[in-house]
Order: sequence, then C-alpha cells, then structure tokens
Amino acid sequence: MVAGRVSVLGAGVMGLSTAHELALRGHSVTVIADRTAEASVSGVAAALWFPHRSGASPFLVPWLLAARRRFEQLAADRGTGVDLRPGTVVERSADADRSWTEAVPKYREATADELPPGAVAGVRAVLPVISMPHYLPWLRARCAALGVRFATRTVGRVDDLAGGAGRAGGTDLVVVAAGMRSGDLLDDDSVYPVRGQVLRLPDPGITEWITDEDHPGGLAYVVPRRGEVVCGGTGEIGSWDTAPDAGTEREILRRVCALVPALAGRPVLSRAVGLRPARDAIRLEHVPGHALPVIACYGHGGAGITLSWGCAQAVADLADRI
Ligand SMILES: Cc1cc2nc3c(=O)[nH]c(=O)nc-3n(C[C@H](O)[C@H](O)[C@H](O)COP(=O)(O)OP(=O)(O)OC[C@H]3O[C@@H](n4cnc5c(N)ncnc54)[C@H](O)[C@@H]3O)c2cc1C
Repeated sequence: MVAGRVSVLGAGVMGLSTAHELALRGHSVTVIADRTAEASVSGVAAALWFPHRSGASPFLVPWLLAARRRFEQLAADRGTGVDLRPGTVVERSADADRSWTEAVPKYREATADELPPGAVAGVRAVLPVISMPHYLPWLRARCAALGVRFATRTVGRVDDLAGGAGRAGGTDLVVVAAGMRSGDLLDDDSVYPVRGQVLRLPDPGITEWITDEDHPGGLAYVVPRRGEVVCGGTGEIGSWDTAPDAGTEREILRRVCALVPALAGRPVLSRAVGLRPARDAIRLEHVPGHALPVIACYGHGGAGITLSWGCAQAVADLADRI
C-alpha cells in the first residue's frame, strides 16, 4: 500500500509498536482504544525479553530476533526504560526447548552453582529487561512525535471503522492488535486467557533475572527493573479471574525467595493479575471479507513484549503489500 490512512485497534504494546512502525513508513496512523497500555495486560508484564509460552509461528525466530535487536538499540538510551541484564533460564528436563537461543547472539551453559536445587541444566544470557512504567509512556510519546493520533473509544465491529476514523477522516486499512478481545472483533473464538499473577517488591540491589518455568511448585520468575523487582507467577489456562489471590501470592513469594534469598522479608509494594492473550498459533495475516482491508496481529500469549517489534515490522511489511 502506498502511504495511506491506517487505524490501529489497540493501544497495548502491540498496537503502539505497530503504530510506530507504520508511521515511520509514512502512513497516517490513528490508534483507537478504550484503555491505555498501562491499564491493559501490557501494564502487568514483567517484562523480560523471553518467549514464555508464545503461540506458534514459522516466523517466531525472525520476529524474536528483530525485537531483541530493537530492544538492544533502545537500551543505549536510558530514557527508554530498556536495560540489558544478565540472568538464568532454569531447565528442569533434559529436553527443554532452547529454540529461543537462535535469536540470541551469545549465551552459555549455566554452571551447577548458578542453578537452584532440582535443576537439570540452564542457560545464561544477557537479555533486554523492559521497565514498563518507563517504556510505555516513552513508546506512546515516540508515536505522537511521529504524528500518530489517538482516539479513545470502544469499537464494536471492525466494519464500523469503514465510515471514518475520527480526525483521520477515513481509513484505508485496519490493524487489529486488541489483545484478548481481538477474537471478538474478528469472529475468532480461538483466543483464550492464560492468567498471570505478579507482585512488586522494592529492589534489594539485585541485578540479575531468573526464570524457572517448570519449577515443581509452579512458574517462578524474578525480574529486577528500575527500582523494583517483579516476581511471578502463575499460568492458569482458561481462567478469567483478574483478582489477585492471597494464597497464590504466598506461594509465589515462597518460590521466588527460595530462588533469590535477598528478596526474603521485603514488603509487597503492589500486586496485579493479567490475562495473557493466548492462541495456539499467533495470528498475523491479512483477513479478507471486511469492508476495509484488515490485518490481524494477536495471540502472543506470554511473549507480547518479546515479539512486539518483530511483529510490528511484519505488519508494516504486510501493509506495504496490500
Ligand atoms: C503476569 C504477566 C507477565 C508477563 N510477562 C511478560 C514478559 O516478561 N515478557 C513478555 O514478552 N510478555 C509478558 N507478558 C505478556 C504480555 O503482557 C502480552 O503478550 C502483551 O502485553 C499483549 O499486548 P497487546 O498489546 O496485544 O494487548 P493489551 O496490552 O491487552 O492491549 C489491548 C489493547 O486493545 C484495546 N482494545 C481491545 N478491544 C478493544 C475494542 N473492542 N475497542 C477498543 N479498544 C480495544 C485495549 O483497550 C488495549 O488498549 C506477561 C503477561 C502477564 C499477564
């Protein structure tokens, strides 16, 4: 498509990243959403660059690679909220999936003294950690600086946008990047929630992250950000419950304090629950049959930040071909 008017439905990390890439290529972009990124799942994320339970795609590695490279560039500017931090991916079985390492230039085997009891192996790598309270406002401001407009409203049906998109005065293309509710907009019932509970602790001065996906007590991860540590978690498939559970929080604390003893006794600053927008396969394609051309971009599960720039660039490529 030559530079045109694009409506991006969704202001989470996926909608904002996509709007950024489209605006960079000269499109006139309007982001339409009823919640800010901070009030969406994107505001709950840990957010470590690591493809935790993402949907499948033959393009997963190229998307991961593109996103990691962009985050590495952003880490050069402290104002973005992106930092590169060392850490450990704990493995509890000999056949743990290491396909994600194809998107990482340097990594090494963890040594026994770097692993918790019961671990079979582990990978040490320096990966992007994204402090979302800094990053999301930065990303939105970057979009605004590129001329992206923002409209706050709920969209009932994608075809409703055919009549015009606010101040843009019309739309040539719609991108659906609406997370959990993308399926409702496109009659796709294959999106399901994977509930994640997290808590924030004050930073005791740790610099390394650790993720232990197959911990026998349940998912466990510790992600130090700017001035705080995000600890999780849970991965409850099909649960729509967005209220933090006190018993679950005690269990999370028990697991993460065993992994990182420096966290013991720290007061909980806040707790949150988010529903990861999961789908067995990530949907990133042209969707025919609507009043306007539509591109779908959703189903990223627990890896929406990790894949954001890669998928945003893929949407922009697709828009160029439509
Ligand atoms: C506990 C937890 C930890 C996580 N940790 C990580 C991590 O470490 N790394 C990582 O990569 N990922 C992580 N994730 C996953 C990540 O948060 C998501 O994949 C990502 O935020 C999804 O972004 P999104 O923009 O697609 O959706 P969202 O952030 O949910 O945004 C959806 C947007 O669409 C808008 N919208 C939806 N429907 C409509 C409508 N009908 N009309 C108008 N607007 C609409 C909403 O208002 C909102 O603006 C985590 C998730 C959880 C819950």
